[in-house]
Amino acid sequence: MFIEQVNKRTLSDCHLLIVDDQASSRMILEGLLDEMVSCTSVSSGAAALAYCEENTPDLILMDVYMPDMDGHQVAKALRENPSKSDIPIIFVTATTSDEAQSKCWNSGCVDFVTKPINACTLQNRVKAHLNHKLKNDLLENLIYIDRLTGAYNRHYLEDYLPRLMKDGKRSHNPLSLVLFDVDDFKRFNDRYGHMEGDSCLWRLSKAINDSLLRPMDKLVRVGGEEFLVILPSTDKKGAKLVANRLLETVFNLNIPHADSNLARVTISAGVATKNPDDNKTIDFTMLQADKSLYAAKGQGRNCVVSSVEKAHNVMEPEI
Ligand SMILES: Nc1nc2c(ncn2[C@@H]2O[C@H](COP(=O)(O)OP(=O)(O)OP(=O)(O)O)[C@@H](O)[C@H]2O)c(=O)[nH]1
Repeated sequence: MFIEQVNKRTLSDCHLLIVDDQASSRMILEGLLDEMVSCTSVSSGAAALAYCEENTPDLILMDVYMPDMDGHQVAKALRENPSKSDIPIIFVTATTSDEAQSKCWNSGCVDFVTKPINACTLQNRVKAHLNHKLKNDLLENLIYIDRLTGAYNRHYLEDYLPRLMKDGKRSHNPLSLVLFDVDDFKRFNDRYGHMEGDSCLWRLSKAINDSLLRPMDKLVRVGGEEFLVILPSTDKKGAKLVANRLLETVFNLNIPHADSNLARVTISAGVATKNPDDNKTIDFTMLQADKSLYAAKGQGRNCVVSSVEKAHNVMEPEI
């Protein structure tokens, strides 16, 4: 998420997901909260998970007892998903026994409210948790977002990658990396000045961020004019498609660069994929992407090279 978006958010920009199998309860909850926050209601655990695949609500207010999939199961599924595990959940429950309360806390909820609902308590609890979330988002933003480009920074990479690796192993999905670098950027700075260079990096990373289609795909500035795009659940073929799209996006920005071959700013990219069955570390995949990027530069820039592994782990570019 870009810096400005997070810094300006207030309570009314927050999004609450209400999960309850009973239409009357959904109506009551929504009626009590929709003046404070924008609400979406769904009627089952499965619908809640489907909603969270595409969206990331700021808070979930969820009934514990629902047919098919109860609130605890939904909470567990969300906790196992690295990009959804931080969504705070408030349970709504009619059972207040010690055991039921422990179960709620053990499922990782941040709070619970009891039925019958007390309107004032519900509104204040929701408000308190959303305010907490807004502050947390701001703090995360300061820690994880590169100030110049709005992309994620290295701290984010260090925290996010291990979580992704764990998830990839569990879900048996490949993970692809696209490492890219602005072509002839030293010459750009030399001709147009450092301020123009900064502005070029900002425009480029905004355009690339906008061109990433899946919420799990992340753009990270790894240093200087070098960036990494992390593509979970994406095989090599898909990653090559994305990498080519990134090149096209930057090419179409048409930022003048008189001292480059194509007279405009371009990027080169190296692609590498870690398959769930291989025993290679993510550092090895990163090294493959780096070597592929180096090969792309050698091939004249503005191109994508993806790695193939040969015997003895010798990496050679696949054209
Ligand atoms: N304006 C600006 N320039 C930066 C920033 N970070 C790195 N650079 C510059 O990016 C340039 C990178 O130069 P090189 O590593 O030689 O690479 P290049 O000129 O892009 O050449 P190739 O990568 O081989 O195409 C250096 O001049 C850095 O000073 C930044 O935040 N802002």
